[in-house]
Amino acid sequence: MAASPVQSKHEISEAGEADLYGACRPVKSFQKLNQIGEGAYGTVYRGIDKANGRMVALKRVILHNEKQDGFPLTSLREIRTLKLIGRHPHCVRLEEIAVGRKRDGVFLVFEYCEHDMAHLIDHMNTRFTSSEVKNLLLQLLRGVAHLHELWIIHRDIKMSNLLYTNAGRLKLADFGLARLYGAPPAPMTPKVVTLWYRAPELLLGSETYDVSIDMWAVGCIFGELLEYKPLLPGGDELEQLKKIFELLGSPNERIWPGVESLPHVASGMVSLRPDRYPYNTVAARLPRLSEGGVDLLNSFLAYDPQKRLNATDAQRHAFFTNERPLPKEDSLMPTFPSRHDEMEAREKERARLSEGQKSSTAMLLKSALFSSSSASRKGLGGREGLKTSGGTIMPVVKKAKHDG
Ligand SMILES: Nc1ncnc2c1ncn2[C@@H]1O[C@H](COP(=O)(O)OP(=O)(O)OP(=O)(O)O)[C@@H](O)[C@H]1O
Repeated sequence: MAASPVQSKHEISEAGEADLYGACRPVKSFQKLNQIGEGAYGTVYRGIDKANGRMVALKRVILHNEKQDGFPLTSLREIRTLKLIGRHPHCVRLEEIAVGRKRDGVFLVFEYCEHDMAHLIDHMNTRFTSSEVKNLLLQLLRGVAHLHELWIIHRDIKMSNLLYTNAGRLKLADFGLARLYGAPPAPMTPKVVTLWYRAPELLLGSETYDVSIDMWAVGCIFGELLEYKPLLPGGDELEQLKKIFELLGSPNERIWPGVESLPHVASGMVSLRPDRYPYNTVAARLPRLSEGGVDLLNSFLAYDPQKRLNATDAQRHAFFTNERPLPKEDSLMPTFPSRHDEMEAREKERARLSEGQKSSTAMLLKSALFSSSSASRKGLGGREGLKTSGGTIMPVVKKAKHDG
């Protein structure tokens, strides 16, 4: 029952609050720590569940235009998709929804993951070994296969939407663009997926696509895990297509029946330029990748969506099953110190210094932090320029020997 309008705010007891919020706990059940992410659809904080001391990630839902639109459709979609996905080791789990006193205080409470892969590969000081790359790719494929079995297309697979835990688990995150699809597929907007990971059928204006757009993005992630820089970093849609053509050769009706009827080709907006890009250059671009690896990458990057490898079959590819080194076991994957601890320490330190408490301990800590952020310039860096939000990341536990 709703609280009486004459009852003052202060008279509402903790028990009464539970009724007010329905099944959702109030957000003050969590101790908010530092901000750990900022996306188009919300700010993400690290927090502790006061009931059990567990670390969580709290994603605040942004209400851009609440009077007109009510609760944002993207967040509703995200919640619905997360509920459908349920519990899976390679998809980040929505634990609950927490609410604040104001109408805009709605938080999605997720299991906490220490890293996102984009930041990790930009700042780690030793590269993942071949067997670790195989493991990461397999973990990603398991998560993607789970989605696709549920008829869910993620539509925004990219490095920063892959989280990595200190148990060595890779998890797919950010289901704000995810959609359920049917057969035959209904028209959907082609303006999905971050440009560098966007499949050619989307770039050519197709509105009928399916889960194979996620598999293209998986191919781009595979390339990025090997090269430590984006495989196809186009600046706009036309440059993106050019980069694809340079890597794979131009598409044509023989290898991709129907390509000439796609909207942007049919309208003359895009020319397929068969004589300009005649060859597939994947093996030349990645000279250290084995034959099996080149075959797998080309299967993810098949032009024709119908010929693109799916996430279940990909896990049985010879690259994983026959070719040495075999994928590293999950339990042996490396772990890294959480940069969020360092961010929190830095925030606390800044607050302490601004209060004028310049004790000798503070000075020591400050110099330690400066030396670690300058170390990042010496690390592998590169992918996102010289971002210095964290220092070079060293593995915490390397349980197995370097295996090449
Ligand atoms: N469960 C989590 N654990 C730890 N960090 C997280 C978690 N969820 C999100 N983050 C961090 O917050 C960032 C933004 O989160 P998310 O992608 O869900 O937000 P978004 O608003 O949908 O972002 P985008 O603009 O990429 O669509 C992630 O890249 C990651 O660094």
